[in-house]
Amino acid sequence: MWEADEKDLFATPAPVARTAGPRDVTGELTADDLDQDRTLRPRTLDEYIGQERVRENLRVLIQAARDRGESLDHVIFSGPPGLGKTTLAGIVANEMGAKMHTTSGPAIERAGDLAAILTNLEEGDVLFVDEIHRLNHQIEEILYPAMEDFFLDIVIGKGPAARSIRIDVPRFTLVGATTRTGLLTGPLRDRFGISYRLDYYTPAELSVIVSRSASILGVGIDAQGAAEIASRSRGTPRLANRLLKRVRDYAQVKREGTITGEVAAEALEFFEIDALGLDTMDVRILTALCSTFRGRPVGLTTVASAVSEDPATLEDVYEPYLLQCGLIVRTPQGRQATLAAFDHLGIEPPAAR
Ligand SMILES: Nc1ncnc2c1ncn2[C@@H]1O[C@H](COP(=O)(O)OP(=O)(O)OP(=O)(O)O)[C@@H](O)[C@H]1O
Ligand SMILES: [Mg+2]
Repeated sequence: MWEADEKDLFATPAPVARTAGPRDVTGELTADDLDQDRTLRPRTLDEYIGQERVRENLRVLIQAARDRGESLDHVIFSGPPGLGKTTLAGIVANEMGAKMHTTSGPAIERAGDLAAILTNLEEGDVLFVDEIHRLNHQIEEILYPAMEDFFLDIVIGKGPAARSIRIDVPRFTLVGATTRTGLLTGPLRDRFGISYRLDYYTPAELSVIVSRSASILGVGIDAQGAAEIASRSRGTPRLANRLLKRVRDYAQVKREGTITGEVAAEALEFFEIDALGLDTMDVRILTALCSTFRGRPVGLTTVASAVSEDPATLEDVYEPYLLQCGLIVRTPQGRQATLAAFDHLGIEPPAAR
């Protein structure tokens, strides 16, 4: 094993390849993303591309519930940002022929907020709770009986005068989404009858998504053009759609308008999109592992503090893609950059490796 001396360890990291905006996976959604959601988001299981197992499973469960005239069991979707959790929630409601109400963990601050939401539901409605891992624990406890037995126990008043009243709520389907499965409490997780983890999409699936989006946007694209964009989309449909829009702009101004493989490659080069579609944070993580830690295995919290990110986010949001690309490995001693990572960053690996 190669040994770093102190000065290497704390040396200034090698300059990081400049990264452009469209790559960022987390961060605030842009107006463009919201527009993307409105126009490009699939509405039915048939339109939804990839995640075969989830799709086929849901198809059966939805049909069974519909045939019995019942509401669907509570569902939770987990996985990194931009893979289609919100999209699937909408599809579940649509395929059930149900009305969807949308809220999010941090938006429900008080017991009364939750009571108001639940008592306004109608039989069979879908309640979508985004970022459900951010629900506070007090609210979570009120939610349990509502999910299980469809009633709420609400305490009214304070001190000796306090009394608890029980309110029935209509049978509804809770659809939860979270990027952070690790943060979901056991009791909450157990109350979802149906649970799916979404995976990164293959380049072939992303190519289909890009072609579909292009046809909705009325943009000409050939198979090579779609494949080029797909390969730099970090396995993520949201990024694929963002890149498609940037490439469309480039093609419109600098070329004839149709996106061929050559035009796409040129455009992605122009916008300095990393060949693997890596995000700014992905590159920082790799740079820390390759440069600061010189390829040695490092614990999760150490990597996290080196890049000023929360360890759980690192583990849930960034690490899965880097692992999938073979840029890092998890060893019993910690996270370690592979030779492919050094190669990708253009950093000379330590001689002893
Ligand atoms: N399977 C798919 N087929 C086609 N387009 C998809 C698919 N999944 C997602 N998309 C597109 O990607 C965009 C992002 O998806 P979505 O908003 O559902 O992700 P998310 O998992 O909810 O992300 P976040 O964790 O940030 O909330 C959508 O606007 C949609 O157009
Ligand atoms: Mg979402």
